[in-house]
Amino acid sequence: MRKLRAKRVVIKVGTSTLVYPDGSINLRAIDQLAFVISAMRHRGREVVLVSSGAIGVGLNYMGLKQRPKAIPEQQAVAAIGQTELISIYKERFAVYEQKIGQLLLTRDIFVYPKSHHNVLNTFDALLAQNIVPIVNENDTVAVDELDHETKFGDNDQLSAIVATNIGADLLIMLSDIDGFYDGNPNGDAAANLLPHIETVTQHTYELAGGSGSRFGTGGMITKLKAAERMLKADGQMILANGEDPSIIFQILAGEPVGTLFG
Ligand SMILES: Nc1ncnc2c1ncn2[C@@H]1O[C@H](COP(=O)(O)OP(=O)(O)O)[C@@H](O)[C@H]1O
Ligand SMILES: N[C@@H](CCC(=O)OP(=O)(O)O)C(=O)O
Repeated sequence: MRKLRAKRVVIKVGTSTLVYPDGSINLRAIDQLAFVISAMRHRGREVVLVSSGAIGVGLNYMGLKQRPKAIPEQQAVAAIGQTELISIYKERFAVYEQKIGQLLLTRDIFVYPKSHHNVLNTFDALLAQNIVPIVNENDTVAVDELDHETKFGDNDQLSAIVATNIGADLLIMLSDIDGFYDGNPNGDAAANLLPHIETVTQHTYELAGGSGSRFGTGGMITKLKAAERMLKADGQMILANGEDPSIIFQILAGEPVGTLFG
């Protein structure tokens, strides 16, 4: 059994968990997430959800099969999809009588002392009122200028930035894969799951590949960067399969599922 500290927990859920490969929305996963998080709140844990899916849900809403190439069009899809995504969350959480709040952040928000202060105050006030903050990157302003043809948003790192700044003990990163493997399982059938990684090294990065899904952006490299950030702040991260989000109950019970970093 694993020993975890998990009083304040950040859960990051990727597009691959929320949207089926054919582009339709996985309402079952969203409902399960709402159930698990509401149950965690009732047991006295403080939970923040970092959810991707604005673009994936927006594509579905607009009947588009592919992500548009131009950045402004992607931003428009994200703006449309985010309203739909948060409406679905609001509806599903309401079933469990759990209120939510929406925070759209950029990764640099904690660099500016005044913004940093305001954002932390908002988290504290929401958590003190038993409200679940749901965070996504503010896709309208978040384009990475240095590499903006290919890179758009990175909730893996945003989730770790949020977790370390609000002093979370644990980051649970849900994706479409059972954990971190010693090779990209999407192409390498012989790759093995690594249950425990104590430190992220150059060698770990060499085992990581890009995204496996059509709508996801980060792949494993951004997840490793997130893990590194958690470890530096003395936190822990678990990467696990979000296909059935009730896996979070197993994680919190210390069962050896997914990959533990830390
Ligand atoms: N070493 C590795 N271990 C596990 N998955 C890997 C590895 N390298 C690359 N991947 C790929 O990363 C994918 C998960 O990243 P991504 O598609 O961005 O998911 P999400 O939408 O959940 O953020 C996996 O489906 C897998 O194809
Ligand atoms: N902010 C973007 C997602 C960016 C992102 O990190 O996506 P993912 O790799 O699925 O976690 C969106 O909501 O579509």
